[in-house]
Amino acid sequence: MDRGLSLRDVTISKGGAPLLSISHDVGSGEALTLMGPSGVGKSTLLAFITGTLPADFRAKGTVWLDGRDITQAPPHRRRVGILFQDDLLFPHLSVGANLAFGLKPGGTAAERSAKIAEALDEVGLSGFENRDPATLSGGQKARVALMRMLLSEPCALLLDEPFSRLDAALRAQVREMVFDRARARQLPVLMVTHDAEDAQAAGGHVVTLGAQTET
Ligand SMILES: Nc1ncnc2c1ncn2[C@@H]1O[C@H](COP(=O)(O)OP(=O)(O)OP(=O)(O)O)[C@@H](O)[C@H]1O
Repeated sequence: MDRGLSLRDVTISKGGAPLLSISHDVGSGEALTLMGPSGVGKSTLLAFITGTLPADFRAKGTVWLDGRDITQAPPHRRRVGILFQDDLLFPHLSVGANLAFGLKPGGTAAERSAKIAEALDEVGLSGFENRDPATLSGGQKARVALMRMLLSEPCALLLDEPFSRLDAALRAQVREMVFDRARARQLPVLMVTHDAEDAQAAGGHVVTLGAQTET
């Protein structure tokens, strides 16, 4: 597969004991949902993909992204974006300065400001550059966190239970926005969740780790 994310014969063990095995392709604009009991290794798999596997673990197999084998690449070269449930904005920085953290280096100050303005506009927050994150609603904060991640121009999006702290109404709204933006960029999405509605909203395949079943 040239485009998208591909996990090939990935096995992860901890202290010599096998934790998980998976082989799966997630094409551009497609989604794969990982479910399964707590402790089965879902977040650990995401850490392997981002290149941040803790030292206690050993992994075999390869990760391909848009035709590149990124298994040995340093984390900042992988072009994998990740959103966590506790993805907080830096409280001491304005919304615009938070977004600037996502931007790749380079470009003039005017170009960087234009990219930030465009990102805010994309999620209905035009003119929010100078706002203090403490004055934003939960949904607005989630939008800024999403755009901070997307400004780094990732080639794949990983989601580690990013909606689980939001109440039901907000959860549906933020979830829709995340999948919408990912589809607009034709990104492959790999989501970890315990929530059946999240899985349904993502569409695509569901892999239940630890249960050897796939739907
Ligand atoms: N940094 C770490 N160092 C050592 N062991 C860890 C580390 N992080 C997690 N573990 C252990 O590795 C195993 C897999 O954890 P992981 O967080 O990947 O599971 P999970 O399936 O994502 O669970 P949950 O659904 O509860 O988030 C667990 O036994 C956990 O205790």
